[in-house]
Amino acid sequence: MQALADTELIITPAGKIYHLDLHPDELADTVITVGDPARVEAISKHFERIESRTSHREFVTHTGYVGKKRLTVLSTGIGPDNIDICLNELDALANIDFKTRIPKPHPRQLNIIRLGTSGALQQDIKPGSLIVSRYGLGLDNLLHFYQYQPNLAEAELMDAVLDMEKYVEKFPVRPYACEGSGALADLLSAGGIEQGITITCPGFYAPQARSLRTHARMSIQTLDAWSKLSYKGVRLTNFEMETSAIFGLARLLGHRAVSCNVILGNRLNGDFTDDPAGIVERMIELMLPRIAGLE
Ligand SMILES: O=P(O)(O)O[C@H]1O[C@H](CO)[C@@H](O)[C@H]1O
Ligand SMILES: O=c1cc[nH]c(=O)[nH]1
Repeated sequence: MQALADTELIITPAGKIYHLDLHPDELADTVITVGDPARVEAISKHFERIESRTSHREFVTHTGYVGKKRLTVLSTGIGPDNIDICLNELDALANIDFKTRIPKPHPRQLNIIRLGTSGALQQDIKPGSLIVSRYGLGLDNLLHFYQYQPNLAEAELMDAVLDMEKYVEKFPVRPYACEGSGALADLLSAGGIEQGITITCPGFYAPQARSLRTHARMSIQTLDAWSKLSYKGVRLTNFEMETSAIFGLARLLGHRAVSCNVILGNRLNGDFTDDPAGIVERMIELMLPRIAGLE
């Protein structure tokens, strides 16, 4: 196999991957991703020992230990375009030899676990609730640039979308469906946390039906109509800005991925939490032991 060109795989003079500014040794097999760089510290403050701390642009990374479990926490910043960078660079750190610039013969499988925030798309989902995404429905365009073969569940979910669109307003762009890891979803949702379908949006305002001084094409009524979507008993639950891109790229690269989001606000009834920091902290305290217990 030919070595990857200098413009294809960009390694800094210090031997680190270009955007994340990490050396391959600084990556654990289990990676928690968050949007907000400040959330990295909110998670790593629970570590017993921190091995490395790196910060470059919006990408803050801490690697350390909870018990015997080595974990990396990485902030991706906001949006699916950043996920393109983060997932490709995490995989390069794990699976490309930086000296020869050739992919290693036996790829390492990472667990990629997003702990994020989100808006609810069902009347009964209250701020402070946790949702574990079983599927991502991407309204962004990222996966359209990759050669991606949908699996059976993804194809059937897209059929459910087409069926729903016979009766309600169509999605403004053709979505793509990506399945997360069922095993990781079951682990994180233990104790009755709902598994759902999560829409990933390419923006926070009009793509999530918000109009400040512009006019979004979609309204709250549109979101309400879409909330009828379900697949095999899993209903549309929430939206945010990273999950489907993480699921799609993780599957293409042979990694396992899951996404758990705490609900900040309910977009259908207008409820918003009065304690955003507190509910994020509660998600971290509940999820970190489950992640640290991962085989
Ligand atoms: O809180 P994080 O993880 O950033 O997640 C959500 O918050 C951001 C928007 O405010 C988007 O990144 C969205 O996905
Ligand atoms: O409504 C919300 C809340 C958090 N993050 C989002 O993307 N949307």
